[in-house]
Amino acid sequence: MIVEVAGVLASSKNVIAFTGAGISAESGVPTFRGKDGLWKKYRPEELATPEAFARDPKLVWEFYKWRIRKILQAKPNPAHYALVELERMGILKAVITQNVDDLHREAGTNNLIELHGNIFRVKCTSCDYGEYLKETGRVNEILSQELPRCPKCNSLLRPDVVWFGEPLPEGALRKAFRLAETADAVIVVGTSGVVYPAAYIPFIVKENGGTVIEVNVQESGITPIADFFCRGKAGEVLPRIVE
Ligand SMILES: CC(C)NC(=O)[C@H](Cc1c[nH]c2ccccc12)NC(=O)[C@H](CCCC/N=C(/NCCC(=O)O)S[C@H]1O[C@H](COP(=O)(O)OP(=O)(O)OC[C@H]2O[C@@H](n3cnc4c(N)ncnc43)[C@H](O)[C@@H]2O)[C@@H](O)[C@H]1O)NC(=O)OCc1ccccc1
Ligand SMILES: [Zn+2]
Repeated sequence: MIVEVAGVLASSKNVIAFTGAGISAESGVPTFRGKDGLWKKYRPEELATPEAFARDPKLVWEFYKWRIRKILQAKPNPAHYALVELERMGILKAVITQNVDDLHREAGTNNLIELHGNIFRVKCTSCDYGEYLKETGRVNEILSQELPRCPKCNSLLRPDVVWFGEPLPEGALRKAFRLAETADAVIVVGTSGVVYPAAYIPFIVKENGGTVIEVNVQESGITPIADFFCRGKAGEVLPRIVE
């Protein structure tokens, strides 16, 4: 299987990757649906909504600060670096991710499309203010505030991520769909493939005659259309595909 997949990639000119929480599991970042996905009995879907934030912004901020602290302890793993290597080799054209953990960027991926935002970015709930906390060096300042406020208009700041019921960033979604329409292969890594419209990506590649390669420790919503299903941990399987 691994040799065949490596062969497909070597003979492909236009490969993309589509990743989910599973690629960061070996970095110690909790997945959503895994047994470690729960936070204080809440399922992420319950807190990652505009309604939850309107109802109890303190609770939702506590949830995101908990994840930010977890992610700050995490380092990219060999799966993230294998995708960087494939991009360096000129085989991988882009990484399309559902993850907000910034680990693809940390690993060195250049062409990264974040469909669901980034947990290290915040934006104002009323004016157009927004910042990337790693750039402004205010991660700890935000972590120390119970309810972070906008430096421009003092309204509430919120994590710049896409909540359930909210539209994805139009530019990112259009770019991702266009890449999927022209890709001759997609490497699907560590996603349950149940959150839309992101989960359409592998199906668009398939509909346009591309090859679907999946890496997951178990079957997912994508497996039925996978031409190659590599069962295993991303941090162990991807480096073997690249070497
Ligand atoms: C739950 C689902 C049914 N609901 C949706 O999809 C909804 C509703 C919906 C829309 N269209 C539909 C069509 C059909 C059905 C439902 C819908 N979608 C939305 O609400 C979207 C927004 C969806 C985005 C929500 N935000 C996230 N994240 C950011 C926030 C945050 O992070 O806090 S989604 C979030 O959950 C998802 C989690 O999935 P995965 O990443 O796959 O993680 P999971 O834990 O599920 O699975 C991990 C996998 O890894 C594997 N694994 C584990 N360890 C390893 C390992 N070591 N190696 C390899 N694999 C591994 C496991 O086996 C497993 O398979 C990710 O997308 C993640 O980003 N918005 C919208 O539709 O807006 C409309 C609209 C349009 C115009 C105008 C107004 C409104
Ligand atoms: Zn503001």
